[in-house]
Amino acid sequence: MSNFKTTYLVVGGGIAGVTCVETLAILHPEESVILITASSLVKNVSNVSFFGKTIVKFDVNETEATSLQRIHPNLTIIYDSLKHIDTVNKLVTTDQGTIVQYNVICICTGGIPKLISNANKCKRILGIRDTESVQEFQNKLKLGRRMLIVGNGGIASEIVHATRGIQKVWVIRDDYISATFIDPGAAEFFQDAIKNKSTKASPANTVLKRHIFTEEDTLVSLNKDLKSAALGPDWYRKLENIRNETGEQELEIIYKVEVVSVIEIDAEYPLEVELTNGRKVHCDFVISATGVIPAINYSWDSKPAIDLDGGLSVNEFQETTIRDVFAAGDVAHAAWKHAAHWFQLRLWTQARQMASMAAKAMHARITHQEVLQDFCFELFTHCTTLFGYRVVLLGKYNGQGLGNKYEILLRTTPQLEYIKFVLQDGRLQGAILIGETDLEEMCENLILDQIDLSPFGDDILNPDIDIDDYFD
Ligand SMILES: Cc1cc2nc3c(=O)[nH]c(=O)nc-3n(C[C@H](O)[C@H](O)[C@H](O)COP(=O)(O)OP(=O)(O)OC[C@H]3O[C@@H](n4cnc5c(N)ncnc54)[C@H](O)[C@@H]3O)c2cc1C
Ligand SMILES: NC(=O)C1=CN([C@@H]2O[C@H](COP(=O)(O)OP(=O)(O)OC[C@H]3O[C@@H](n4cnc5c(N)ncnc54)[C@H](OP(=O)(O)O)[C@@H]3O)[C@@H](O)[C@H]2O)C=CC1
Repeated sequence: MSNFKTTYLVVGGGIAGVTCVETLAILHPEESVILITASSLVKNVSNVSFFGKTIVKFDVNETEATSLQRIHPNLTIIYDSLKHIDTVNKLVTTDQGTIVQYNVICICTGGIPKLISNANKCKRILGIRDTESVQEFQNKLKLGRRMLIVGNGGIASEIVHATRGIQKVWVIRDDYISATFIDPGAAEFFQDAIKNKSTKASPANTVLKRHIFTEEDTLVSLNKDLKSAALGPDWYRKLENIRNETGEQELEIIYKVEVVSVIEIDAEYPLEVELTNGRKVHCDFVISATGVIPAINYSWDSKPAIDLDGGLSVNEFQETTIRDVFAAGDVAHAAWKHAAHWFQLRLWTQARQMASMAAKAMHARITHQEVLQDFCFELFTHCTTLFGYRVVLLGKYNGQGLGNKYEILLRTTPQLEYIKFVLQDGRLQGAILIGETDLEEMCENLILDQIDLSPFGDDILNPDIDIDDYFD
């Protein structure tokens, strides 16, 4: 058993933990930092590109934890797991009995996959979180003939897009795909693109539409108005079976259902999955891509407030309800009053932003300075790739929290771009930008500055007008 004493203690070697250490290296290199990480490999960020003040895209890599010692001269790394936190005496104990005394601590223990129920009874139900789980998935893919994918968020969408040579049954409880990130119109855009990979898009196909929400409207009925999008009550049926021409892969999407049970059977396919519509699907294995649970796998002398989502509630400075205990990344629940265009989604970007904020606040506590919340929490931004397209999500991109009183302006060119503006009182509240639209910086400014766009009418998305000129 060994004892350590440190000013700053960071737990977890994911993006949040590493960002916290990196930020402390800049702010307070002369002070001691200890990082407790269970793995010798940690996550870091490279190729950071800014598309605006708050819109950032970067790659995430794995690197040796020891490489962090090059950037922080006073960093000690303990390869172990946090077991207990004594917040009164400011001590933590690890699995192997090491005791660390700290002045301030940042907990960055991330999350674990939230699997469908009964998953613990069956080895053929997998969650995807880390390198090991991906390897297990790869092994299953090599031999599998049919898999069932449950969930409609980032992981399910990526798996459906990326896997080849295996039959896929995608079970979702919504009536359109990828609902965590997009709306029904964008879902149709992606499905058209999947179906018509070989057909070239022509600008003549561009459709521009404005829809004004009324109290009676819903998102699905909105799409009845769209010519190119052609969304109606039955819009998805024609896409329920998508086959590629070589027949090596088959995708079936089953909408508006959940899994009732998964049983192992002695038959050609070893799993029988029963769905809420009564259908039984036979497959080799199930991927449960059904979200994340914050990882709080240690005990406390007195527990801080924990939100209903299982995360440690933190204020705008990332401090939990216990003084000097901070938290960032997937383990944290953003419990402060959010800015009008920001909300929490468990993403790399937010893990990085929260951890950087935590480091600033911890440094301010130690040096008795004031700290302000970082500007990045003014606007939700997410840059990602879905079905091979660049996707930028800004602000209230799906009208989140806007009730029914908002308008949607859409411009879509099949297989090329899908642009959706969410407007309230003539002001931009959010946007979905799919494809190489080059509009992200302008949209960021329009949301942050809340410029009245009503004088521009639908021209704001007219492809023949360079809208950037309006705002020069
Ligand atoms: C398959 C997949 C794809 C994703 N793709 C994207 C994407 O394209 N874009 C995006 O923005 N986000 C993506 N995400 C989400 C993103 O990965 C997370 O939001 C982010 O990594 C969270 O970082 P974190 O540091 O909070 O947690 P983690 O990365 O989970 O790191 C937590 C660390 O803490 C360690 N730990 C846990 N308990 C203890 C303990 N008791 N003691 C010591 N160490 C402990 C863990 O071992 C781990 O190393 C993806 C997630 C998954 C699973
Ligand atoms: N490109 C990107 O940005 C990516 C981001 N990620 C991130 O990684 C994390 C994990 O991804 P993922 O697992 O896809 O999580 P997400 O939170 O993105 O999506 C979970 C999905 O599963 C659904 N779901 C939850 N419980 C059930 C259930 N019992 N039965 C059926 N469906 C269910 C949810 O539906 P409902 O919404 O109705 O609850 C939702 O559609 C997330 O934080 C995600 O943001 C992952 C991959 C790519």
